[in-house]
Amino acid sequence: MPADYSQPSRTRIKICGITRAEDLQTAALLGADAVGFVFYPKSKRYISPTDASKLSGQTPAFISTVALFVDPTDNEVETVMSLVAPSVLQFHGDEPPEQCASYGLPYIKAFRVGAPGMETPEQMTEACLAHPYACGWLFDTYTPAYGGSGESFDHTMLSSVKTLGTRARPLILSGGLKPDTVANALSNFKAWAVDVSSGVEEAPGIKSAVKMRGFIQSVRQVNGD
Ligand SMILES: O=C(O)c1ccccc1NCC(=O)[C@H](O)[C@H](O)COP(=O)(O)O
Repeated sequence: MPADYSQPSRTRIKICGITRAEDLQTAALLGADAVGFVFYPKSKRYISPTDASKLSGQTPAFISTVALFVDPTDNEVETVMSLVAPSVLQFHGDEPPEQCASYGLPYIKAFRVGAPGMETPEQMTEACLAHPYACGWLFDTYTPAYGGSGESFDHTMLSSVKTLGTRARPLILSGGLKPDTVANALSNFKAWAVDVSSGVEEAPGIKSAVKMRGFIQSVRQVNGD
């Protein structure tokens, strides 16, 4: 029976673009629910499957590991799956639903708000409903970089998606979130989870413990826990 995930009692937090063991450990100790590894070779946060396998092997229980791709080949995804054993796949390109669902792992579909075909709230809804089997719909900003831009988008573009009720998959807010902006964003848009990269960094791929703490505390204050 479909559930309505629009009012979670606790917002999940994913810290994306992890490249160093110390950042993974700090994120876990501070209370992150998930960490992301970027397997898009053009990303400033790219990590090789071999290096990511060392980090995923050190990830404590009950922290999800998420493998990010942009229009990957099957071989690229399968290599990551065999070496890294991620909990979840996340697709940021134009991957069709059949491809995303073909690997036998839960997947998150990232939508680049404002991209061609996603320029109105109604078009956003249509794009999302093409992925009814995703375990989450993630909303990011449309930029040439495909993700990790640190730029936010107009959240009113999700007004139609928010009305889907039980037809919606868990909604993940992303794109330019920062320790000092995430609380306001969540008060206007109740999300299942938030996903952040640039907003908790010293430099691309190098996370800041201070910013991660500030970000996680801000989210938890919105939840009241
Ligand atoms: O981080 C990247 O470089 C990246 C490249 C290509 C696809 C996705 C990528 N990152 C995804 C994320 O880090 C987040 O899901 C999201 O884009 C938020 O990033 P930010 O605006 O920097 O918080």
